Amino acid sequence: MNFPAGPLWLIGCGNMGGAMLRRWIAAGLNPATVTVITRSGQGAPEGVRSLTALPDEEAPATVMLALKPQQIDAAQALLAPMRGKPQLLLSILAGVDYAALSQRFAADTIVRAMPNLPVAIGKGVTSLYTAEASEEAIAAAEAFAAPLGHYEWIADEAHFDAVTALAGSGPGFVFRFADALARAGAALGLPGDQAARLAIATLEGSAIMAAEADVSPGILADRVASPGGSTREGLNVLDRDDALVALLTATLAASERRNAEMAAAAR
Ligand SMILES: NC(=O)C1=CN([C@@H]2O[C@H](COP(=O)(O)OP(=O)(O)OC[C@H]3O[C@@H](n4cnc5c(N)ncnc54)[C@H](O)[C@@H]3O)[C@@H](O)[C@H]2O)C=CC1
Ligand SMILES: O=C(O)[C@@H]1CCC=N1
Repeated sequence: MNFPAGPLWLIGCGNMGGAMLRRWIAAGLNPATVTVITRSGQGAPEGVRSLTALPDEEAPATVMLALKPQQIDAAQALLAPMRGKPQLLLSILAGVDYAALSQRFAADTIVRAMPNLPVAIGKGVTSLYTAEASEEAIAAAEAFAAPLGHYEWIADEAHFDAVTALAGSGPGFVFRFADALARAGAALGLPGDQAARLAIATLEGSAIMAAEADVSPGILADRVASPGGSTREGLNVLDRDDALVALLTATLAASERRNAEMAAAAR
């Protein structure tokens, strides 16, 4: 899939915008077609034009908002003098909803995108939402999403905050789990560095296996647990009163709530 023709402007280029842009360039996007506009003038990959103010030029084909949701007013002020409007405006701002975006920004099509950090290695998850878009705009959004890894359209925007909690924030929770697994191993007496290596390699193999399996992770877990064996004893701890499910439900609910708060603040 080719990238859409025409320039791409990124407003903000920190952890997430930078990860996406680096992946796009690795996948063949010509850096000479990209302009990054940040407050600091820092963080743009090599070969990309880096500015701290809007250039006095016609609107590009694509604009991506990649600054913090709390900086939406600054983004609006920055883009207000833009001549014309982009064909596609992508926003990765957590929480900020389609209505708030369309009130603030002019574009032929606006698409909310919620990536996650593994987009940096082409193994990310990107959820997409738009209220109305031509086939051409959908294809353009998908052309940006495809090199980042798995992507899917979310039919109902009401689910977007939950999707953001599960997949957008998800790597943060998984990294924390990896760390906890390693610390638990160390608590049993393993050297810390060895426990960390074993934990990450175990997560890597298990995630790849789950992704390729034709059965659910629940069934795979049962396959690890020999009857009367040691895995079952461990699973009994996680399963008692649905402890792990309850913990993750509370985790996602807290994230989802924060997304809703950020959405309200941006309205
Ligand atoms: N970090 C993550 O894993 C994910 C982040 N997001 C979303 O991505 C967005 C950015 O998050 P991060 O990259 O983590 O933040 P960050 O703090 O690393 O990057 C923010 C960027 O915005 C720039 N910026 C700040 N004020 C500006 C202004 N007035 N004009 C132009 N540029 C300005 C900064 O220079 C920086 O390049 C947020 O809206 C967040 O919700 C979405 C999914 C995952
Ligand atoms: O923490 C945040 O607000 C963003 C949303 C998804 C991941 N990071």
